[in-house]
Amino acid sequence: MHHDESTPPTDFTALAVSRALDNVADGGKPFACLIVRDGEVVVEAVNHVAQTGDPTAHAEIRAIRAAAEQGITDLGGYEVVVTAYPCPMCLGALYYAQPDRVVYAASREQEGEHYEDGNRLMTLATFYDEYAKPVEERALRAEQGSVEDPTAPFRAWSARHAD
Ligand SMILES: Nc1nc2[nH]cnc2c(=O)[nH]1
Repeated sequence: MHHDESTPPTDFTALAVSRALDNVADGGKPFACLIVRDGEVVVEAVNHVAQTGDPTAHAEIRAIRAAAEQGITDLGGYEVVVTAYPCPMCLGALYYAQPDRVVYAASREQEGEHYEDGNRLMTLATFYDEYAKPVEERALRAEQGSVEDPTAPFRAWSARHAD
């Protein structure tokens, strides 16, 4: 495992696991996320899917949103510490937020030995594979609608932002 000596990831990883355990004790799912800068936790969040019914209320998404509410809209200079390697939704959100590094406690494989989310379209094991498939082969059915000018919004945006 590679990490900077100045910011050993193990301490915060243990904290993320501890927060996830607290969430399970509160009736929640076993996930927590910390956003760390210069050795300090600036944001923390736990999964609230069970508490709210919002299927997107994963720990990482909630942490990124809480950061934005504090004015932190780009995670450059920050580390994200999580209970388990992010799911594809949260990984996508992290690519948008652009932290310096993600540190995770459990791998997807370790998580999958003990936990399954319960979803009609995918399992923990198949979710990443979905993205590598052509659109028409994915479990989530998608069809292109017929509209005369589907690229109009993008051309309008480009015209507005051209210099
Ligand atoms: N890493 C992570 N994986 C999940 N799978 C389901 N919910 C979550 C979450 O909040 N975090």
